[in-house]
Amino acid sequence: MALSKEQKLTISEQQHTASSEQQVALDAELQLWNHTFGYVKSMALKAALDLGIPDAIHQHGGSATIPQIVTRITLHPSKTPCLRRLMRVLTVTGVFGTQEPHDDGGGCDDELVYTLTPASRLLVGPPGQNVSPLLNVMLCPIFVSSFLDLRGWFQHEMPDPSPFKVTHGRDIWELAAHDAGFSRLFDAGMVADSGFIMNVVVRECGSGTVFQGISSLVDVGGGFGGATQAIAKAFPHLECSVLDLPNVVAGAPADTAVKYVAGDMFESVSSADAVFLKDRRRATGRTWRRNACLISTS
Ligand SMILES: C[S@@+](CC[C@H](N)C(=O)[O-])C[C@H]1O[C@@H](n2cnc3c(N)ncnc32)[C@H](O)[C@@H]1O
Repeated sequence: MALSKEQKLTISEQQHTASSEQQVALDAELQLWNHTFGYVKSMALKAALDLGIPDAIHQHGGSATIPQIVTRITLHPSKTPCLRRLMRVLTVTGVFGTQEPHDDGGGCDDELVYTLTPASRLLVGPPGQNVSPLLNVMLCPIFVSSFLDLRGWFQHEMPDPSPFKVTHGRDIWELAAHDAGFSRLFDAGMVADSGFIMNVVVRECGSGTVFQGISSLVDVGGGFGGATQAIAKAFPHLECSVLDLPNVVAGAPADTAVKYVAGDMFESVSSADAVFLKDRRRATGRTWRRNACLISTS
């Protein structure tokens, strides 16, 4: 039976409506998949750090193929194809870059060349420019597992313990006091983060008035003093001290210009012209923002 022109138009409109509805549903499903599998990005980065892939590329001059990478990391040969897939996740997300295969004189090599990007250069730099110790803390099972039962946390009445304490029965500081391995990992992460960010702060504030007019400063909850050491180095006239819990101070470096004081900030804070507080973090929109403040005590 032949269709009239009007009938044909109606069918084509219906198909169009149906296909755009299907497209909306497919896009919506894709969005949910992106959220659901978002953790794969974090775990791929963790795998790269654990396997030492950024270092392998760095040691190879900043760019390397898969066969060149596998000579520098510990990997079962049967897993080489899986490494290509891992590298694909990490290049799509910008951790590594790629260069087209090149001819090295013996004919065209079809191996993709992986390169360091501004992000992965921060994983191979010297102390002060290397943030991997912080990522190692944030990606460790102890931290990640705190996010696995947020429903349980939401069901506690306020004020309630943090998700970390609900999961582990202790807050971060209590756990660090009882678990030397976690304590080392955590303190190293804080030192790396402070070293990195304080270099920026000191460069930004170095010529300004922020540290002028004060002769002593106490960094409250200052950990191993990564931030304070950067300040002491840039402003040698400042007498700098760090106040932290006894178990942290016990492991602090002895050979620095910074004085370490063991104590509880909620009981007393040693006197100084200024109190420095760093590392209260909060999420604002898409970015994590660091807060540091300097409070004049005069
Ligand atoms: C997130 S870390 C920040 C470390 C350092 N400010 C930095 O930016 O690298 C918080 C620090 O506060 C310390 N802390 C926690 N409770 C404390 C308390 N009651 N008195 C003194 N220090 C405390 C912890 O031991 C830890 O070193």
